[in-house]
Amino acid sequence: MKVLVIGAGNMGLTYTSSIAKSGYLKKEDLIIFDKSLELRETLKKSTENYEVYDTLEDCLPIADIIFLAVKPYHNDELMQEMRAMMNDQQLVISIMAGVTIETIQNGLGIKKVVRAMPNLPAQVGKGMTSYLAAPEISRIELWMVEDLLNTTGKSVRVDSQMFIDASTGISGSGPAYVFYFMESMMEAAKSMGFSDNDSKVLVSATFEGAIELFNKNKLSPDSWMKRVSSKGGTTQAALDSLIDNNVQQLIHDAAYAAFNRAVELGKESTELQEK
Ligand SMILES: NC(=O)C1=CN([C@@H]2O[C@H](COP(=O)(O)OP(=O)(O)OC[C@H]3O[C@@H](n4cnc5c(N)ncnc54)[C@H](O)[C@@H]3O)[C@@H](O)[C@H]2O)C=CC1
Ligand SMILES: O=C(O)[C@@H]1CCC=N1
Repeated sequence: MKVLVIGAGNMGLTYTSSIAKSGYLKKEDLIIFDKSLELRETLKKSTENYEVYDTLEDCLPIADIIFLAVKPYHNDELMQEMRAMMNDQQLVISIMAGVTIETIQNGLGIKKVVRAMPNLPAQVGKGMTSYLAAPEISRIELWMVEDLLNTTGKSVRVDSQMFIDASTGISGSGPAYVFYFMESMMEAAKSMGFSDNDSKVLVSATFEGAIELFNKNKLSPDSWMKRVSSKGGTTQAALDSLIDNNVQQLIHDAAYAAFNRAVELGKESTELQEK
């Protein structure tokens, strides 16, 4: 079985590297295509020794499973290039935000499409991926897809594309919200007089410790908050400030903004195809 990754950026390379490390495929069965000549040359020289192809014509017809890892706005042009070379046994896994299974099926003239939404921690094997497969995909094919997705971390199968868009707003874009929170805490630490490095260590260790506690048992975040807080103490002062400023609602709105944007991206790509 040959797996082709189209688009060797952040996510495409993450999959390539995770699949390579997993030993799931023979080296020559994991192949890459990116339209950037510069990137292809860099990849060819890298110590990873990836199988990089210069043209779609050379790699697409020999691929059994194809990852689409380009930006949603590059998808239409890419699918037009791919369409004539596709056969109906090929299985496509798209990780593009918003772009629907139907858009890909229509664009490529095939039925076997999986839509997945991973996230960036996949780079360190701690990814969270939601996915949905078209009904034309067999159980055995689904197992292979799950194996490939799980090389980057955990996955959850959802039963409608709405949940792929929704998980884009939670886990797909979510790492950026966490980084935003970290940056805000680091800024506060620096304004209190800590050095850049100390600010980083204070914040990073706090996140790491809190996550480890949270994963330790079934206690809710609220229960953990209560364990940190003393009545009339410092944590309560901070939590009161967060509550007064409605930060929970702001985070809720941010997640919905990403969810809604995913839905919009899907509509934009369908409209582009219909033109
Ligand atoms: N970055 C993230 O955290 C996440 C990204 N995604 C999705 O993954 C997809 C890729 O995102 P990134 O890896 O961040 O983008 P990126 O910009 O790092 O990589 C995209 C790559 O696609 C290549 N490309 C563009 N058009 C092409 C074509 N016609 N043929 C071959 N290669 C082409 C570009 O040269 C580039 O190397 C997006 O659709 C995004 O929605 C999904 C979950 C998380
Ligand atoms: O920002 C984006 O559109 C992509 C999808 C999820 C994370 N990054």
